[in-house]
Amino acid sequence: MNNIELDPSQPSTYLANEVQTQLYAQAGYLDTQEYYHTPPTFVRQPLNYHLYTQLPYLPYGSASQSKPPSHRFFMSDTLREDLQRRSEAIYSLTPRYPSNEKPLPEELHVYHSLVPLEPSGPGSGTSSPGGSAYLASAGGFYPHPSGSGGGDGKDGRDSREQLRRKWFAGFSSMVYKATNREDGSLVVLRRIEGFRLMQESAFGGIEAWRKIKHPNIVSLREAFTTRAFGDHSLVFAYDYHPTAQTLYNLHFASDAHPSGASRPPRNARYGRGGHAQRDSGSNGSVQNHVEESIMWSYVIQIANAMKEVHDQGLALRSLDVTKVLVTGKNRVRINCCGIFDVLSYDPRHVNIEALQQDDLINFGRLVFALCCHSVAPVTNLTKALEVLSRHYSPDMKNVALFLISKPAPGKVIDQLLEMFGTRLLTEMNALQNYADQLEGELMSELENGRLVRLMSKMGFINERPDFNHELRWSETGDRYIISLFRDYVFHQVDETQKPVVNITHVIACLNKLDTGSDERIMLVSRDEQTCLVVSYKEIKACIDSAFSELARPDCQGFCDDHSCLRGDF
Ligand SMILES: Nc1ncnc2c1ncn2[C@@H]1O[C@H](COP(=O)(O)OP(=O)(O)OP(=O)(O)O)[C@@H](O)[C@H]1O
Repeated sequence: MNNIELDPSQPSTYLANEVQTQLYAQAGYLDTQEYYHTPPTFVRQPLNYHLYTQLPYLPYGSASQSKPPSHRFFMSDTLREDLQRRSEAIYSLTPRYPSNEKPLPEELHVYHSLVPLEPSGPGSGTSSPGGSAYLASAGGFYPHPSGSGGGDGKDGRDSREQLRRKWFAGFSSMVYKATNREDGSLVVLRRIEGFRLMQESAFGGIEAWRKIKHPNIVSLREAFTTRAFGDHSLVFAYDYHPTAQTLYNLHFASDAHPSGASRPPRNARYGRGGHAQRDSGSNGSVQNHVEESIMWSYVIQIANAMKEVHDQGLALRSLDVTKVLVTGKNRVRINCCGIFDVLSYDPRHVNIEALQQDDLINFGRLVFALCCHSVAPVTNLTKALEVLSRHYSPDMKNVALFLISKPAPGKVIDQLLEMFGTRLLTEMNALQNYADQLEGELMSELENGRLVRLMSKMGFINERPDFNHELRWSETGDRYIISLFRDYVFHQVDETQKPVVNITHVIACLNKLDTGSDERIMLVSRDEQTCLVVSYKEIKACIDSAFSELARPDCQGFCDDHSCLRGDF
């Protein structure tokens, strides 16, 4: 090393690279002639000598590797956008809707920071009394008593108000996001306004619902009464699923839900296509319908949830396009479970078999609604089946017919599961493919947490104004090497003095640092008066020693679990 002379007229990086190249050339790694012909700003080494993921070599520009190598360290843009939207929803404290409500209580039971998830005020909630609009009929299926509608896709939006009326036995409801003060978790609080609980025993069923943990059911956490809103309200706390939308919002609302919630674009975001297709019906009108593969996914997931609930001796009682939430890739979760058990509590007249039969019929209505793109109740079965058959297979038609058929002793959820046959395998394949896809995305981010820790350590050390009464602590001793290394990683310039902004270089350097590679690099000071040749292993030791000097006295909250004291920060 000593025989290499420094030329002060050359930029430091160039010198560093020149020296480094000579070192590599001496070690037989490089063809120096070729190197001098087109000098790169630094030499990349393959990362195959450490324990972390070795990515397959794919030449940049080939069909299978159309992104620059650094992109392989990050998840895809679509997934990132989706997760960022969720993160934004989690942290947002600003209501998305103008509210004409009185100020919300600052604290409610163990919850605080209430944010409405839907607009408030007349006409926006479930205010009109009227109870359930769906009544039993003596016929072969359950028509709607109003006699209107035929599932032909024309009157879906008009019927939205009718649909609202039946909800929560005529009581208005409001939905808020809130934070649990005890564990910081987010919940959705559904407030049933103006409901006076007459018997405490009405809460008896809540415990059974709390025990149900199912991937297709929004978990109920607790229920309580409150006067914090200035009335008698009943509140149900559920798990919060950021950016969740109802099936209604997703498939029926045009640009906005009647309640004001906006809808994301319908086009394909994931492998199996979007949520709905648009095409021209035979009469030339534009119709929306959910893709058959997505319909099967919905049907199978809802049936799965219903099986769990019925097996526990409960009934959903709330199955409807406005009470099924969709998150991520066609994942559905049944919402509002347990509410009717409290609202319509009557221990003398509870007939769980009848309620479970109602669940199946409500399921049938939901299938017709989605397939025919109409929330209008099915009053003309022939017409509805005709619309359904236009877009869906006979199997889907059979499922819809089975569900909407009148109650019978053999009509149980297990029978529906048998009808699915190999469709279950298709759903399983889709789930496993999606899991593979997500694992692949996760792999690309695997190293990033580790590198952030490393950069945090360097950030704690570099440029620290003073420490332990030492005014130039960060520029002296071992810390000087760390600051030179920081320049080597982040502040290199090329031979024309242009900044080298190459994240692949940063990642390669940090990986070598993290593993303590024996590879040696030349560090040159900014005034080019000092030149040090050190190995990554030595730099790593400097960082560890400087960081433990900072962290050990009392930890000072650099880490949550004192892992910095254990040296694994
Ligand atoms: N558990 C939850 N997690 C996240 N968001 C939720 C949750 N429950 C409801 N939401 C959001 O709150 C909004 C309002 O929910 P709600 O069940 O009242 O739907 P709605 O379509 O407005 O029905 P309704 O006509 O009965 O008011 C939904 O559109 C959904 O975006």
